[in-house]
Amino acid sequence: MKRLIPTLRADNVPLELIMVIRTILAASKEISFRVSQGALSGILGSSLDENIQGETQKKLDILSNQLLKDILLSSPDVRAIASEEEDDVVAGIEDAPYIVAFDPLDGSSNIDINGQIGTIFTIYAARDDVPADSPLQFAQPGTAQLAAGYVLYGPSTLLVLTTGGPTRLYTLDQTHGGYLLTQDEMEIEPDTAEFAINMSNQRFWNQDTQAYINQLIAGETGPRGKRFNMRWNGAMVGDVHRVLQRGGIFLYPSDTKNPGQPSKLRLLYEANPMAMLVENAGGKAVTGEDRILDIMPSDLHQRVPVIMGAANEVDEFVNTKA
Ligand SMILES: O=P(O)(O)OC[C@H]1O[C@](O)(COP(=O)(O)O)[C@@H](O)[C@@H]1O
Ligand SMILES: [Mg+2]
Ligand SMILES: [Mg+2]
Repeated sequence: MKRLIPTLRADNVPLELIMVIRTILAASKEISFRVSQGALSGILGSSLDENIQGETQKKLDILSNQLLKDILLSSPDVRAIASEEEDDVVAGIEDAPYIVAFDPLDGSSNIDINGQIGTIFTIYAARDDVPADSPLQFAQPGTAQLAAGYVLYGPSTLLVLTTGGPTRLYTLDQTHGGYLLTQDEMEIEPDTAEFAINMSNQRFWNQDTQAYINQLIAGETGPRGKRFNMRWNGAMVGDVHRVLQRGGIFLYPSDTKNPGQPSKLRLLYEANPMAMLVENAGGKAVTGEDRILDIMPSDLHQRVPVIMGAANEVDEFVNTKA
């Protein structure tokens, strides 16, 4: 089985970029080990802290963030980082070529139930026209991502990665500690009969979203004329991974549940990397109005509606009106 680094070399990925990816993955292996040890490694439960978004941080949110932050800031190739768990951009090495954004631990509510969790990351070229610690470093649309990926800490630890070409799947071989290529190209079929959405938000969706989901639930008795299945993991990494493996559509649309926060998922370190992975596997990723990758970020922790997966199903969502 092919190893990660030779695969990236064969894909003509620049050496410094490979080094940054390796650095992120070194932290992921440590997180994977701690996750597999569960209560034995003291990672379960909440901390007493809140992040800038007002969310109580879990112990594993803080630990994962610290591991990634420390290792990335000691890399000679990283000029700045942005994280879900950091209020502001943190400067690294002046003149280094790359900037990295990450969600150190996605699916925090799954930590204590031994459910799927993951790390999401994205790498851009650093901007020379703004200081290293400026939030404007990350004012780049998702189309400018040089690499995007996630590590899923499930029954196996998996890496799903694109460097602009195909979305590839690697499995962490715990016996020697390396990621091995286990699926050369992930591909999302354009049609599907499976959707993922948090149904408890139904009454807070707009009329068009309600109309679309009602059609899916009506199955063969409704206008779609076929039966749909539903899954909800509670961790975007797990839900999008399922879509990449066996198809489907994943939705976290806007809602009025919390008037100050019309969307849940963050553009920079959740929506954009996942959108790149999904598009490079033949799927689509939109907010409902715009292609996610075309959005120019206005804030580090900006939130956007997310609808991604099977191309024809994403089109159905966009075209369904109440
Ligand atoms: O609790 P809900 O509304 O089902 O939301 C689940 C969503 O929230 C998230 O857990 C947010 O990510 P974090 O755990 O990184 O805050 C997504 O992974 C997931 O899709
Ligand atoms: Mg997240
Ligand atoms: Mg998180």
